[in-house]
Amino acid sequence: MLLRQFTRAPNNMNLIRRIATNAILKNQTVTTNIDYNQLVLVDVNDKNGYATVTLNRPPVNSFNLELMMALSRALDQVERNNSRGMILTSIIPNIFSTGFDIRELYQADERRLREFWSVLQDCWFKLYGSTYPTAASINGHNPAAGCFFALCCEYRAMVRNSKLGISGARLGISIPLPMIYTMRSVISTRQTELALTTGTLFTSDDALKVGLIDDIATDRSDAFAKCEAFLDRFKDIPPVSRGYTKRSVRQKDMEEIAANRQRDTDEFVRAVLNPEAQSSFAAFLGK
Ligand SMILES: CCCCC/C=C\C/C=C\C/C=C/C(=O)SCCNC(=O)CCNC(=O)[C@H](O)C(C)(C)COP(=O)(O)OP(=O)(O)OC[C@H]1O[C@@H](n2cnc3c(N)ncnc32)[C@H](O)[C@@H]1OP(=O)(O)O
Repeated sequence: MLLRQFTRAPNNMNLIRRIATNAILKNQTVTTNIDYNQLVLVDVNDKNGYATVTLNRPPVNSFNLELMMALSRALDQVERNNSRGMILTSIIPNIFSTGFDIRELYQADERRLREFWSVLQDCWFKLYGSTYPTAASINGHNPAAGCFFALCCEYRAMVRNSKLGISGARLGISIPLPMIYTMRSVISTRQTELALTTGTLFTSDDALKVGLIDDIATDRSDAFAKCEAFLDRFKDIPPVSRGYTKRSVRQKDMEEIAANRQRDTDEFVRAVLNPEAQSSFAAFLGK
């Protein structure tokens, strides 16, 4: 079934990307012409009830507003379907995601930037606060925002020779609260502080050592199988009480972010529009 979904990978991706890119160049919001179902694929395995949520924005799954919105909708779908568990992964062979699409940040329109961050916060609430079991099958490099979404999950398997981490510090960027809380929920406060203030990108071995990932996989299908095996651990656990306990463990972080949404958004916008950050984006894009 999963295979079917992969072979159904969109032929109209180029068109979607062209519409999005043209509109971004013209500084317009392009949310109406996008086929969100193609940017993030949701497939449910009838046998075990697990949903696979696959990021599908070649060439590198960088997050623009449309991909973020598609992820948000996909998470709604998983919730609505009462899935027994969810595996987050990517369609690209050696890349999970390269984080935010720098074209979304360079010379950004403030209104669109605020919407972008607001949808990211929505995704965080939906994923971090989900009651169903979650796992990330990290099939390749995963710097920055993709790492953040993987850390929202309860389990991570990553293929060898990939890198993972949040490297904002290297670009002179202070890391937003949702990212700090999420990393701190996986590794110690001490290790979170070290990782984020040094902007470390961890090799798979180092990520395993520090606890950012739970297993190293030989390839993408091994990573996926390991995620399924993790979700299987909850097969005989009553889902409602399990979900309630998970929510209780994460409740305090969620309340704090909910109380500070506006401030968090203002800080993000300030960080992105900062001239130093804009110079880094320009350099990245060869402007
Ligand atoms: C940056 C701070 C934002 C400020 C926000 C404030 C607070 C938030 C703080 C932190 C949260 C997270 C922030 C982010 O997510 S920022 C994005 C950071 N990401 C990166 O720095 C990754 C950059 N990419 C890579 O290192 C490599 O692409 C890779 C992952 C190692 C893969 O290498 P590979 O050789 O396989 O591919 P290419 O590098 O050739 O890439 C192919 C193609 O894609 C373009 N591209 C890659 N990444 C991005 C991107 N993030 N945005 C836009 N475009 C991207 C790349 O330029 C190539 O394009 P080309 O036209 O040359 O084919």
